[in-house]
Amino acid sequence: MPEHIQVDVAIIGSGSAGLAAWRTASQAGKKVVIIESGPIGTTCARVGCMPSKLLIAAADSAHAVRQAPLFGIQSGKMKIDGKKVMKRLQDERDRFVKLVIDSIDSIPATNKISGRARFIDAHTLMVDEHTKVSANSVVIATGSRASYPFDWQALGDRLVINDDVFNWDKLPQSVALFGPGVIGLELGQALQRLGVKVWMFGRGGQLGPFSDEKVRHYANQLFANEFYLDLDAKVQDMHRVDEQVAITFTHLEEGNKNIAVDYVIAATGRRPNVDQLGLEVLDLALDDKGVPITDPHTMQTSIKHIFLAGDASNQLPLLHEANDQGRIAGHNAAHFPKVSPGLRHSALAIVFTAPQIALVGSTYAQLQAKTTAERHFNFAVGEVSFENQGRSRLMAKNQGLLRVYGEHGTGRFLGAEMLAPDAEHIAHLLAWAHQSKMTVAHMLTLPFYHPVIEEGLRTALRDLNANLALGAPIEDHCMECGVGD
Ligand SMILES: Cc1cc2nc3c(=O)[nH]c(=O)nc-3n(C[C@H](O)[C@H](O)[C@H](O)COP(=O)(O)OP(=O)(O)OC[C@H]3O[C@@H](n4cnc5c(N)ncnc54)[C@H](O)[C@@H]3O)c2cc1C
Ligand SMILES: NC(=O)c1ccc[n+]([C@@H]2O[C@H](COP(=O)([O-])OP(=O)(O)OC[C@H]3O[C@@H](n4cnc5c(N)ncnc54)[C@H](O)[C@@H]3O)[C@@H](O)[C@H]2O)c1
Repeated sequence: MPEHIQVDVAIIGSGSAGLAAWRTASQAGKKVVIIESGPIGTTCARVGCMPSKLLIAAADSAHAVRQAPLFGIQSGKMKIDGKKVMKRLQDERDRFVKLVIDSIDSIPATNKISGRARFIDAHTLMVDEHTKVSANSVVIATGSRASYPFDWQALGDRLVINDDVFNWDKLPQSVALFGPGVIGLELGQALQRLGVKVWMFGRGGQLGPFSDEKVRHYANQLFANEFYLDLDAKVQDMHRVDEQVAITFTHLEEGNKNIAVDYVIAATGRRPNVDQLGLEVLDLALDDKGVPITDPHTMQTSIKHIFLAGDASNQLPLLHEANDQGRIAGHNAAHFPKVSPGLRHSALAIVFTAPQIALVGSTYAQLQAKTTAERHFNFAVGEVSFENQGRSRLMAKNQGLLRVYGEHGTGRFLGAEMLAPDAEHIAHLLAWAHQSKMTVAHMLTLPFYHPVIEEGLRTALRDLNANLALGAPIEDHCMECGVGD
């Protein structure tokens, strides 16, 4: 007979969203239990944000050495010690994971259950076969997992996903990476810069998170200068030969080509972990991908006492979103049936390629759709190229294109897409302006130092302001603009 426990709130998953829900619901003084089936330590720390940025940090170092002669600095022949690269990555990653594990350890044992949870009815969960949990409300925070075509499994251990890459004990010589999305670009560029030969294959023309064709086109040309990149690859055959994978594909310039690589990396997207939760026993409204339809402000599903948070919600699979959603879901689960909307931030996504990629507020595609749907809505675009931007040029980081969007009539700043040097900082300024509902004219009254990369942002905003017909157009190399813009 399974043990039977009764709680106010049951949380499924102790990742970033689940832990945020745990903190909020416990602080409300409720009896909360958190259930975890996998290794603890969160996707972000174990196999996501942190190890990927550690790999990129190593790649940045290699790139800086390669670029040094441009500044008149010669060092000896560069050697990349793959074992040491991976050792530092794993040591630092383990440190981050330990911090998370320490915080999970501080949760009393009576509030934690180890095992896989599934619904047996709307108020009852079965954990493996050992514990039955009855709960007034439930938070589903089960994260997401890599998803790729089933038949690729025939490649055996030569097929890897991000989780496996971070456990390599040395770097391979070559990889074929499928999926030039966010994960693919970060991993692929870093590996190439660390001396791994990278072939990157995409589908349907997608690249990173871009919806603005002009920025996507620019980015495609730039990345394709660094590694082989085909956004709509024609792969005829892929099979294992000993410890390698043989691939036949149509090369963009050379026609049919055969290559052999050490690994195939699948970075072809992620799917929410909601398919093995027994949701079929519930009368829950699902979208066309089988994900419970969830109010983004309350995180409430169509069954009022069941909440969803983090990657499992398939809304914006990002760490800060998992935290926000977990906090809101935990609060509402604890106070159910009193449910209130929580604070959602302006959309902000950053990809740590070089140059970095960032999206803020509404995307170009969302604004185009709104223009079609709403008769009185229209928007203008401003842009800047970083190729001649002062600070970017003096640091030899002068590559990139930033496009900013503003609403006709009101002059409000609506969003941006960019491939830009230090986009992580530009994107934060823009996200703060977006959440503060600033107009472009107001943003232009704020200070800009000299010489900084943000002067490029000012140029784009001036261009946008002029295109909104709310200000004077910028002049080429105007005196007032200075050499920074
Ligand atoms: C390579 C990579 C790089 C990334 N880089 C960034 C970045 O730079 N910045 C950023 O913002 N985001 C990044 N992300 C995204 C970010 O990591 C995720 O959005 C975030 O970790 C999601 O947190 P979560 O709590 O929803 O899921 P998780 O942390 O995955 O937690 C879900 C937990 O639920 C458990 N679980 C699942 N099913 C059950 C069940 N039935 N019963 C019990 N437990 C269950 C799982 O074992 C897991 O521990 C990256 C992701 C990847 C893969
Ligand atoms: N820096 C960050 O914030 C960061 C980093 C990594 C991941 N993430 C999060 O993780 C999420 C998932 O990232 P992702 O890269 O897995 O997904 P993604 O949707 O960004 O990219 C998947 C890519 O794979 C391509 N693809 C699909 N099937 C294919 C096939 N058979 N062959 C070739 N290409 C194929 C798609 O066209 C797309 O370009 C992101 O949306 C993001 O929220 C964030």
